[in-house]
Amino acid sequence: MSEAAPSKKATAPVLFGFPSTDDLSKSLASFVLAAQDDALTTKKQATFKIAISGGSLPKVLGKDLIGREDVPWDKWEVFFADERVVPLDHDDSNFRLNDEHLFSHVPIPRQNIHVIDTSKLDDPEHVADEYEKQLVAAFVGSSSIAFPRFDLVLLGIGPDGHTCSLFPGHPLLNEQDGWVAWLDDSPKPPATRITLTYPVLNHAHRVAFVSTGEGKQDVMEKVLDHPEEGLPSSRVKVISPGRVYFFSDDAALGKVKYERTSFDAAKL
Ligand SMILES: O=C1O[C@H](COP(=O)(O)O)[C@@H](O)[C@H](O)[C@H]1O
Repeated sequence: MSEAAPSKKATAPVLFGFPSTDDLSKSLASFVLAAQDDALTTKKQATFKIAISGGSLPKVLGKDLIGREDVPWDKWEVFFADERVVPLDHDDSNFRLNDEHLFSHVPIPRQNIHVIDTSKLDDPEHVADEYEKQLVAAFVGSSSIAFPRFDLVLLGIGPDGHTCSLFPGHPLLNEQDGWVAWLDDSPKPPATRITLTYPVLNHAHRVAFVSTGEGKQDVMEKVLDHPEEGLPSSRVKVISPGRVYFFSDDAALGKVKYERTSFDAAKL
């Protein structure tokens, strides 16, 4: 995975389709490790900075990463693409989901997991500010740009087209300046959430959406074949040479006409 200097253009997304979720998980693990190698070996960064989502993603992600002995887990630095403002041990917590499916199985140092501290349940603005401070501390010195550049952001796609906690028609879709935003009117419970903003997503080196199952057929068709509808997931346009990738199974792609690319880890 090599890159030239950033320009303001976005390149067309790459769609990888897989016969099953198991196949998808294997290739997703290879993709994540290629991004990790790019950061640590090619760019010689001290850490691999990855932001991850909740929902259905952690299970698919953890499946083929857990148990790998060739991963320098101590060099992973993990952030959250979004979080629900609930206690971290709550069933709805994105931290909890990732802990269950990944963190508790691999030796990522605890201080390298940038948990969004949700203890001030009634003050999402404070929660968002504190998370933004964590991002500033982690990214200062790594670049002179106005936004952090994650090596990889892993996102889900809700049936309504939302991604992170960016929902259709919500004013946060227009946020241009902040790194982290909060909302207390999410149409999907829980109502109070913290999310990365579009400019942060769009400055990443790469963003990969993961979407599986028949229940996602309609939304995948809209997102990939009708981006002009402007669903939140279609609005992620990573600045070139960064790129957007979609990892989906055949079940989710049942109605999609967008051209698929065959997955080849060696060519990433
Ligand atoms: O609420 C959320 O939903 C999205 C999509 O979840 P999925 O279960 O349909 O994959 C998820 O990516 C996000 O992190 C979460 O907060």
